[in-house]
Amino acid sequence: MATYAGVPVCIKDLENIARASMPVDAWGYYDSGANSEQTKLNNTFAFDEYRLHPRMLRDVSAISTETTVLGQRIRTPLGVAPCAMHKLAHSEGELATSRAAASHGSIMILSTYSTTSLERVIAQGGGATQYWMQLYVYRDRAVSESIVRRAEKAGFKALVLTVDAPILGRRLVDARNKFNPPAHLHLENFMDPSVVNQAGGYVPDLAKSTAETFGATFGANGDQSLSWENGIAWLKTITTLPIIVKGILTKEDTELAIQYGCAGVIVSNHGGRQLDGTLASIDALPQVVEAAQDKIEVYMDGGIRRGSDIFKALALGARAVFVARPVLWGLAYKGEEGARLALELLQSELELTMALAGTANTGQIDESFVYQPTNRWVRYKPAPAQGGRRRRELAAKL
Ligand SMILES: Cc1cc2nc3c(=O)[nH]c(=O)nc-3n(C[C@H](O)[C@H](O)[C@H](O)COP(=O)(O)O)c2cc1C
Ligand SMILES: CC(C)CC(=O)C(=O)O
Repeated sequence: MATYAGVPVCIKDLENIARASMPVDAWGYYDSGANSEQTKLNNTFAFDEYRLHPRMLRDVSAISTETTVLGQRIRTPLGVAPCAMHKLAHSEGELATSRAAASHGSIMILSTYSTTSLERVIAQGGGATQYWMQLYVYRDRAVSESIVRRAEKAGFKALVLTVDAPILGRRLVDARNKFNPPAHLHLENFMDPSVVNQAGGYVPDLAKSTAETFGATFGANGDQSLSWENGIAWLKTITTLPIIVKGILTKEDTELAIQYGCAGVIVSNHGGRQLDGTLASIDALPQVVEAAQDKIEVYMDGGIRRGSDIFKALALGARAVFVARPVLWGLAYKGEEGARLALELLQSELELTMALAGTANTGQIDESFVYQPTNRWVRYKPAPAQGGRRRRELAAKL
């Protein structure tokens, strides 16, 4: 652990500690965006374009961040986004994250490329929170199906299909560092005999991978011909778990997600690690919310570093948000305790923002609380936010 003169009191502090303490190439892998990193940077900066529009003299003596997701009540709209290889940050990896998420009441989305098996990760939660399983669909559908079956059996509540990565984005930092995960780590979800495809080499074996093959293996295993029909429609034939599509940035794809019976979408650009130059997630959110028309749930991730960022996302219609790098930085700082700290810092900042903005519960947060000076659309063209109406209904119940 890095020497750090002081107690980390915000996510930026955790970032600085992680940067100073992690091996350069592992830090690079976590931190990097694709190409010029425009999207990665924009994800965080774009939040600054939205200003808060607070209300005064409202009873904020009891703040509740409760909401519902997929019909289940949850303590907080802040969850953990799927990230590969938590053990690059800490030896306890996903087990530590899982304990932190469960004790915080946060949904955890587990990456298929976790360094701990899905069964071991969910076992840490003690039923305290929801786990969702992130998937890629492989050329050999049997490989994907076996992961779905295991996730169902283990008690995962939803499947999160990542659709923005038919091929791995080009991360220049990783190329410069010749990043290759350490050979002692294992992608444990692929160690179960049920997912081993002897013929196709679908088992990314980190012990055998090299800087040259790591990204290529991902591409070789994935199905670049994946479509709504052969991906989502197929998935629906093999499972009854709700399907959430991760990596949506447009109204057109939101409409397709509705048409194909998805339960929700995650507005995301993969933390700027895939296609560089896209809209920031927060900028894409309003059009997705508008297209969703309350028919499916809308979540978002990308660039959230402060509680006020969460507040803005909720105001623009997100039902819940997910963070990736902040949790990894917390893990690098102090394992489970550090991951929990990352969630707690964001949570307490969200609660503070809610109180100062005059909102006692998430049901009261709607589009009237954000103002975009450079684009008055958000404030003056009444946003179609599902957030607004749904939350007012929820507020009435809380
Ligand atoms: C190190 C790292 C690994 C990631 N691995 C995955 C993954 O395995 N599957 C996936 O769908 N998204 C993955 N993501 C993307 C995140 O789920 C998420 O979309 C994005 O990072 C959120 O932005 P943030 O890091 O600014 O919070 C990864 C992101 C990072 C930083
Ligand atoms: C192993 C990778 C496919 C994980 C990922 O999605 C990422 O690094 O962004």
